Amino acid sequence: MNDLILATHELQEQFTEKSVLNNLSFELYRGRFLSIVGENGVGKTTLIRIILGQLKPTRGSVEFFPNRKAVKIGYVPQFRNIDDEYPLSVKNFVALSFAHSVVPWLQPAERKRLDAVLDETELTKLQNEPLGRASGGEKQRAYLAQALALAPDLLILDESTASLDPIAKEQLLRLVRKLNQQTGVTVISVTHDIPLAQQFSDDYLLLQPNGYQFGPIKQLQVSEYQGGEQHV
Ligand SMILES: Nc1ncnc2c1ncn2[C@@H]1O[C@H](COP(=O)(O)OP(=O)(O)OP(=O)(O)O)[C@@H](O)[C@H]1O
Repeated sequence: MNDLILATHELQEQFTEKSVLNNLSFELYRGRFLSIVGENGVGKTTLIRIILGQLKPTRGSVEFFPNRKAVKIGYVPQFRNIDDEYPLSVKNFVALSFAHSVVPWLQPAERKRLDAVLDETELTKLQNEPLGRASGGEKQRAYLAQALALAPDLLILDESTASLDPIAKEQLLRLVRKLNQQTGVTVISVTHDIPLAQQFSDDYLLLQPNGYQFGPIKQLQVSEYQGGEQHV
């Protein structure tokens, strides 16, 4: 697969106190798994907000191929614990992505897609359990299933493994990589976890205070990464 899904052209975001992104230009091909890394405050979330259309860049642009409307985006947020008493089952939580939202009212095609996505995210056995009682890794898989329910072309993980235990982190990224390879969904993953990025990505984008680097993940020099605090 050799076609582009998006390209950024000389992006710059000027906040009152500081400017980030440093005329950022990179191209992302369909089916690739891109990890965005860099120390705290370097502009990773700002870039994601620009890609999502929530923030207008001060300079430059993001181009989608063939156009923005044709690229469906799924978003997996950073893990936040869900209360033990949260009333929805895993299945009903995932089904919130559909217009009809509660399982008995799903259209047959939605019901079929729900079953498929529960299977893809290894939640079939847990589907009738209350989400509040699930483990951190299972809850995060439910967010992943929600993001996948509408069959996105581009899946964005925004520090989605932060706060999970090391085994759940690896399981989640392994699963995302498997889906990326099986279905061809393009992935952008913002992470502070360099070893996991190296294990599962094709490309990297390292944002730095005064520049950036973009390339195949095997070219990422760990010494150039200043590190960043894990969000806990
Ligand atoms: N709306 C805003 N107004 C002013 N400054 C902002 C705004 N949004 C972000 N910033 C600043 O811009 C810089 C980049 O923020 P951003 O959240 O993109 O960094 P990040 O790389 O995602 O950091 P982290 O790894 O800590 O999540 C930070 O210094 C932040 O304080």
